[in-house]
Amino acid sequence: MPVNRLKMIYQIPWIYTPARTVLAIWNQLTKSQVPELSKCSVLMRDRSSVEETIHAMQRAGAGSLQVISDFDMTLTKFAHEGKRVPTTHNILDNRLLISEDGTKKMRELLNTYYPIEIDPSRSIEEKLPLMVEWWTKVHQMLIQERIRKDLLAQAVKESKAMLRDGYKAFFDHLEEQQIPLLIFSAGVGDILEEVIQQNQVFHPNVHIISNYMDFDQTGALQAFQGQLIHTFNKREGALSRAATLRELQGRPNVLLLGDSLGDLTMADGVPEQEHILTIGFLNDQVEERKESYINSFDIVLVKDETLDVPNAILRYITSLRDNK
Ligand SMILES: Nc1ccn([C@@H]2O[C@H](COP(=O)(O)O)[C@@H](O)[C@H]2O)c(=O)n1
Repeated sequence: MPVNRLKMIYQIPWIYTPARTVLAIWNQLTKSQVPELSKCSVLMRDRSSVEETIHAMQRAGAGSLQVISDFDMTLTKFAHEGKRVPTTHNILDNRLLISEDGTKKMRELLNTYYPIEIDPSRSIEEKLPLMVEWWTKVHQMLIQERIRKDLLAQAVKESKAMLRDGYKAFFDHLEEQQIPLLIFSAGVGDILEEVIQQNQVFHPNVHIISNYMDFDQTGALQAFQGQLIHTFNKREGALSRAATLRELQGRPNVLLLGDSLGDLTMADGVPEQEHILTIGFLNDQVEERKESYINSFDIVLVKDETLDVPNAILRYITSLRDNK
């Protein structure tokens, strides 16, 4: 080949640029298109793998995607103005629904078991029976209190329940793009539904797996329905319940949101998974848990009370037209 032609070819950057540099240029692309990933609250073990997954999900389009999310402290805030936001269980701690004794018992149980739930020095195997103990004791107490179905909506109205900033864009965008959202919660399903209903985002694409109450003919709580769901047994529910949801079939790409390592199993029922991107909200005991979160989730959001990052990723994934 004449030297001049050879020179010309070498002047075309894609021909001589090493693969690593090409990848870096490619990744820069995502950086400018998803600038939220550069927020200082965002931690990633492997930025380029995250960006490759986001690109692959974008190429596959909205029609291949489903979103699976935990609820308490993931779609809801952990804290607001320095105060803890109540979980769905804690919303029931209202004199409308339970006695002073019930309140006392519920708070004692929370103070005993919540530190165990988030203790990084204990294994999940060690925590499992203790979580069953916590949920069982609270549910028994709630049944004894004969909670009334007709007062649940009022209790939610009176509570300080709060979805994360950006929740409306999150729910509305998923509905517009016809992407199913599976909310997989170890909280109380009836309360969860009421929270999203009162915030006007309970759209038809939302599916919920949670602990639902069972009321007698007089409208008083008599039991909880089905298999108990707690923080660390979501895999069982994913395999037996999520896997059978018709609306989730044929969507091999998953955006998963959670705040606990137990949430990582929520997508285990998705058949023929292709790409999965996991986002973990690290709300509490940040320094103690940072390492395990970075090693387990693809993206970790530290003390971020917004849905800005998931929203930006979703916008990017769904930005290619005619790709549903
Ligand atoms: N009595 C209880 C039991 C559990 N919690 C918290 O609720 C969370 C479970 O709900 P997800 O939507 O996150 O699955 C869990 O993390 C417990 O901390 C509670 O507050 N009271």
